[in-house]
Amino acid sequence: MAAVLRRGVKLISSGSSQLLSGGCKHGRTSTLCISSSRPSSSKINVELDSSTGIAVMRFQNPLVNSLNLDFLTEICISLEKLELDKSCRGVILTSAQPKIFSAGLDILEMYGKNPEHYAAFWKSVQEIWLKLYGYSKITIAAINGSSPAGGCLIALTADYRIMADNPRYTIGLNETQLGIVAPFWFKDTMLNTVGHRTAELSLQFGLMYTPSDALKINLVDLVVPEEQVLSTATETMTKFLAIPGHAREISKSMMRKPVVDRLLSCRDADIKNFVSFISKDSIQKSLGQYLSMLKQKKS
Ligand SMILES: CCCCCCCCCCC/C=C/C(=O)SCCNC(=O)CCNC(=O)[C@H](O)C(C)(C)COP(=O)(O)OP(=O)(O)OC[C@H]1O[C@@H](n2cnc3c(N)ncnc32)[C@H](O)[C@@H]1OP(=O)(O)O
Repeated sequence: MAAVLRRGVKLISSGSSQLLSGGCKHGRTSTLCISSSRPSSSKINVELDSSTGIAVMRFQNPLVNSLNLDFLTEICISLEKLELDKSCRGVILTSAQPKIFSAGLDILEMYGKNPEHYAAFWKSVQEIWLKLYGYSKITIAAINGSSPAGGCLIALTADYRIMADNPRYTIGLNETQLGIVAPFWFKDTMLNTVGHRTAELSLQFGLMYTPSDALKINLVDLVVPEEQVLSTATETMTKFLAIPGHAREISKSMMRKPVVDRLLSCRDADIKNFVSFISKDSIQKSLGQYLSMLKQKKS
């Protein structure tokens, strides 16, 4: 559904969208997506400025934008709609939740569930990564809060990352801190951004970086005052848009295709691997302890 907000700006909400089969279209699979008209349940908000072609996608899944199956599906559907929309030239990813870009994968989707659930969840994680890492249009992450693990992965898929200059916000692939392991395609995305040695240390220690430290290792490209994150993202997008589109798109694909193809060649095996790993008693125990730690932190 679309409603006109102000001149040239469309508010697009995917509402309680439903996926009829598989996941979003990419590479060899395709999906038919439909939307119902219940915007109140929407976990994302998309504003497309038709005069500039820039869409701003805001994550709004309370409390902390944790990436559960429904949320991932909704993001994927909206990205697909924008990719097909000729009036859209680039997408800025940001958060509507205070202080958090995304808390990463929803741990509750990986804890105490059955193998079928784990498989469906992991498939949706693969879908969002394949969609974003292989996205033909320009993406910029406007990181206005903390961004651990899967949240960092979403940011890493963007063509450019701008982070708010607030030392309370951290970003990184902290999986080992939870007793779990970032899979090879998380690792490859990190490695392609920060280089081998930094990725190796970062992954083993599960390091989380402040904005200034993230800038030092090129995990983010720019750190700006919090109130300037979105305007800087828009300015940066304009610079990207000045480059001939087909040349930029081919260059992006050239850099990323080998990594995308690697997952595409073994999706089912990767799902099986995840289900077997996450179902282990020792891993479930680690996740349970981590969840308790998150709860205790409050009291
Ligand atoms: C051989 C190789 C095989 C490989 C196979 C694959 C293996 C598995 C790979 C899995 C990859 C996983 C990726 C992930 O993304 S895991 C998730 C990592 N995320 C985190 O560690 C973030 C944890 N959260 C926090 O640090 C903080 O909550 C945060 C900084 C995000 C916000 O802090 P704040 O103080 O503002 O808020 P609270 O901590 O009070 O949190 C509010 C409530 O939200 C709950 N919460 C937080 N994060 C999550 C989450 N990721 N999932 C689910 N729930 C989350 C938190 O518990 C609070 O809940 P309650 O209000 O109910 O207490």
